[in-house]
Amino acid sequence: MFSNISVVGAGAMGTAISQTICENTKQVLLYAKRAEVVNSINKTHFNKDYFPNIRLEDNIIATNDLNELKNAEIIFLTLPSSVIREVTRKLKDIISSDCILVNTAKGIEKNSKKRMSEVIQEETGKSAVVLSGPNIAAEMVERTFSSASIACENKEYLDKVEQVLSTPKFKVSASNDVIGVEYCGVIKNVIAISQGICEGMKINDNARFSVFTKTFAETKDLIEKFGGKRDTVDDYCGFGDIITASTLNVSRNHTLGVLYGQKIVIDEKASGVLFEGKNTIITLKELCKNNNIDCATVDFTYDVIINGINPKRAFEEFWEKL
Ligand SMILES: NC(=O)C1=CN([C@@H]2O[C@H](COP(=O)(O)OP(=O)(O)OC[C@H]3O[C@@H](n4cnc5c(N)ncnc54)[C@H](OP(=O)(O)O)[C@@H]3O)[C@@H](O)[C@H]2O)C=CC1
Ligand SMILES: O=C(CO)COP(=O)(O)O
Repeated sequence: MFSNISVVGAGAMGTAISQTICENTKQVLLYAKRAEVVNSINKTHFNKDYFPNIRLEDNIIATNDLNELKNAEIIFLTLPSSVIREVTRKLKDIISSDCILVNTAKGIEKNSKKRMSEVIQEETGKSAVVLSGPNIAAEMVERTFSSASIACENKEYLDKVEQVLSTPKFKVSASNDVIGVEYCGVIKNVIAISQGICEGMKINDNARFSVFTKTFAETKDLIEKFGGKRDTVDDYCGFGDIITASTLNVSRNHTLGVLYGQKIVIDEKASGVLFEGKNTIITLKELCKNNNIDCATVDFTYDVIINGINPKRAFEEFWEKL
């Protein structure tokens, strides 16, 4: 049993992870940026902005003072990838040398093209544990069955994070393939968008799942070329998460793809919804180009979302490459 585990970012994933780990620790200290979220959780046990109908467990307490995390044994970072650098820079001077950082963000830094564990290493000098899997937050927050892959170069960190996450309902697969687990989460968002486009444009199901087959094979190639292991794609972070986000409308990235497939334009920024995959498309396209990698799924998604090419025309080109 742990005593003091923290979670930074009180959105969908932060609330869901808190509900998962609270079984294995005396207290979860959940950091929220906004005071009203802290008040809502501490006074009512509801995070009303994200899950107004779910009463959180009693040992989840919120704070908006990062300094209160100074005694944390483990900190889960449940933030958009765009703010991981800024937040870990602040945390560096607060946390103890033994504190373990766990990243759950499924993104890549836009300009540097660095993975989140690389960003965290640069800012704190620590080897982060990375977590990725079929983790629809709206399900996890209800403490239903779920799973995740975790990876870290530091075996002691990996074991501790496995202990805090493992419950009768939450399965953990531990690995040493940090690059593979991280890239699975990153690529999966782009795949979810690509499958959403197919669904939105109402391509027939045989066609959609034929290209999905190609996409799955390409994911293995990409992971290997980026330095990860092909087999990691068979794990929860790969197959599990790719299927989940590609076929369910609850995935925000999938929904974004459906809208583009239907040629419906939304103001993504104004919506306030986090679409991690949108920036990733541009980054992955550049990474493929820089490494002489051909990836039909990335090209298709880039053509529709970034170049604004008609989805039917883009699909025909995708089909040609099968
Ligand atoms: N939702 C899901 O099912 C899953 C999400 N993930 C990944 O987790 C990451 C977070 O996603 P998710 O929780 O869904 O996103 P949300 O938009 O639901 O939550 C993000 C949270 O981060 C907070 N935040 C933003 N900027 C800062 C900052 N500078 N300092 C402190 N807090 C900040 C937001 O605060 P505020 O409320 O004030 O805006 C919000 O509470 C993403 O990378 C996503 O891919 C992974 C698995 C599942
Ligand atoms: O990563 C997720 C589930 O595992 C959530 O996906 P979205 O960010 O597309 O909603």
